[in-house]
Amino acid sequence: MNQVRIAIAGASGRMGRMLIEATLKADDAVLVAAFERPESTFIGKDAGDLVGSSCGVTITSDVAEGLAKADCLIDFTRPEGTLQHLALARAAGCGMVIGTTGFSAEGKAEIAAAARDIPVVFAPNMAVGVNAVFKLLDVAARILNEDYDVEIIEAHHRLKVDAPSGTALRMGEVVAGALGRDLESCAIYGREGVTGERDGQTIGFATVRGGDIVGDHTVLFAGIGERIEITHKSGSRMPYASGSLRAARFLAAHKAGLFDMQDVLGLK
Ligand SMILES: NC(=O)C1=CN([C@@H]2O[C@H](COP(=O)(O)OP(=O)(O)OC[C@H]3O[C@@H](n4cnc5c(N)ncnc54)[C@H](OP(=O)(O)O)[C@@H]3O)[C@@H](O)[C@H]2O)C=CC1
Ligand SMILES: O=C(O)C1=N[C@H](C(=O)O)C[C@H](O)C1
Repeated sequence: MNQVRIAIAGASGRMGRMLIEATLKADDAVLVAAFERPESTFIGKDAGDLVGSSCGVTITSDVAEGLAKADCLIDFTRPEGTLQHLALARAAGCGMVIGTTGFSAEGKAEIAAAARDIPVVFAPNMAVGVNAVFKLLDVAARILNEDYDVEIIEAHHRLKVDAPSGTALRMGEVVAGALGRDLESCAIYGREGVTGERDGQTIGFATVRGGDIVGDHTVLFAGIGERIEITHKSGSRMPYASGSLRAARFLAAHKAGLFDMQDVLGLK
């Protein structure tokens, strides 16, 4: 069996550790490199020690050298880090799975440009369940159409730095697309003061941050006399890591191109 050679950026982060654990457990993937910033206290440590089982891969900040050994870089860091890694992956001809959220339009354009040369899976949520929900939302929005007000509510842990979550924004894009609207012009990000009555064409977002909530998302379709709520709740980060490995295996069959988890799961 050909094992996919995996490099992981942000190795000591919440997702980095989960990805190390998932990779070390997988039969068809092998961890070949793990990256942190030069100033990180984890540089020089064994990546496996982060999850309680040494594996002989030393955490380094030399991304270019590490990528020379890898088929795929899995990156869950911050937009600025991901874009630096993307340039190095492009130079090395290494595929990339990008889970980082919070990109500007320019950042997304850089990812699309790099994907002309290398294969990239870029998705705000790698969990199979969430990707099933994206499909359910498309169906629900088409059936309910214009008669229901759409509100998207998300909750995450206190350490999350971007809002709304990438997943909530994608949910908004799916619903807006199904209703023939443009999310950029119909989104309302929070309300305060005398807001006036609700405009039926808008899609509202509400963000909750607290404690160790892994990630909850609800899309509420509020009509007259009834409400439909479609909810996904994450109890662990492992589904994000397993989905990322699935994406890495998918990329092994592609030379270049920009994909998301709907492509990986065959849902398009
Ligand atoms: N698509 C999906 O399925 C999911 C996406 N995410 C997204 O993944 C990202 C990471 O989440 P999470 O693991 O919780 O975050 P953490 O803060 O726990 O980890 C981030 C890691 O990236 C490193 N890092 C931060 N900035 C840079 C940089 N500029 N260059 C290189 N490395 C950097 C951090 O190092 P240091 O400690 O030195 O700062 C840390 O190791 C977020 O954008 C989050 O929204 C999260 C879960 C699922
Ligand atoms: O930061 C997180 O934790 C998560 N981020 C992603 C997002 O912004 O949608 C995915 C998941 O919700 C966890």
